[in-house]
Amino acid sequence: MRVHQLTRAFGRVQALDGVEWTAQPGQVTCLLGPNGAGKTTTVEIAEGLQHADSGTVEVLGTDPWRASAEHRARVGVMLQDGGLPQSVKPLALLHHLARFYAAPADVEALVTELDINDFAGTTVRRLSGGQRQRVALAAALVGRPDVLFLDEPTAGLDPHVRRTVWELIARTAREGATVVVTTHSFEEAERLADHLVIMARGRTVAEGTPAQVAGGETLESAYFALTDRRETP
Ligand SMILES: Nc1ncnc2c1ncn2[C@@H]1O[C@H](COP(=O)(O)OP(=O)(O)OP(=O)(O)O)[C@@H](O)[C@H]1O
Repeated sequence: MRVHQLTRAFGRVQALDGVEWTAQPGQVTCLLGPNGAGKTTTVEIAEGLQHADSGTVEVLGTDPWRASAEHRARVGVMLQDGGLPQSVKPLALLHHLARFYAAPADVEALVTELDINDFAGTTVRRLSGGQRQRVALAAALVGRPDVLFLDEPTAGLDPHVRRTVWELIARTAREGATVVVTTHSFEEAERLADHLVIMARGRTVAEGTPAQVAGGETLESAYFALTDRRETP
């Protein structure tokens, strides 16, 4: 996927001001940046959920805003708030979603790997935040997507589950998917990213391998140097 010179304004707020980055198949691309940097707006444009004022976005060779159902079936999305229906049970939901795809993932294997079994029959409304997140991740993976967008996939997860989720994300990329992970965690970016993009104030301020972006510093100090609000006019 590639975004090129994207702009998007909401009234007087210039959310995107010429954003430019790429994400390759077989790699995890991590997107870091302060609150309000424009990460969610960029990703929602790439998902086809909103459109840019100007610039181009290409996902699997297609403009996602005009994409067909076939294109959308190749894209997996995990939203920050889960976006799950509240009154269904996880196992039934995942089996239901699997029926929309010609070659879905093995639901039982996903449920076991993400340790969903203990609450597979509890309605979503009654699940803890972390349990809901695991179901949302399974729902994003069930169609075996070629492109996978994950918004803070491990925020609030306990360390065991977080490790499992990292392994699952890395494996999904190794199997050939283009994986884009939005995060505020340096640890997550360092563990996961093959490719790293830092956004600030609606622009891309760094892009490359984690080592290139860090430039001999820690990722944390490079991030603060690149995004420091005190340098903003
Ligand atoms: N629908 C909207 N209406 C008005 N302003 C919006 C809308 N969506 C986003 N914005 C504004 O655009 C800017 C970028 O927001 P965005 O959600 O893309 O940031 P973000 O980098 O994802 O932040 P966070 O880390 O907090 O999730 C912010 O100033 C936000 O207030």
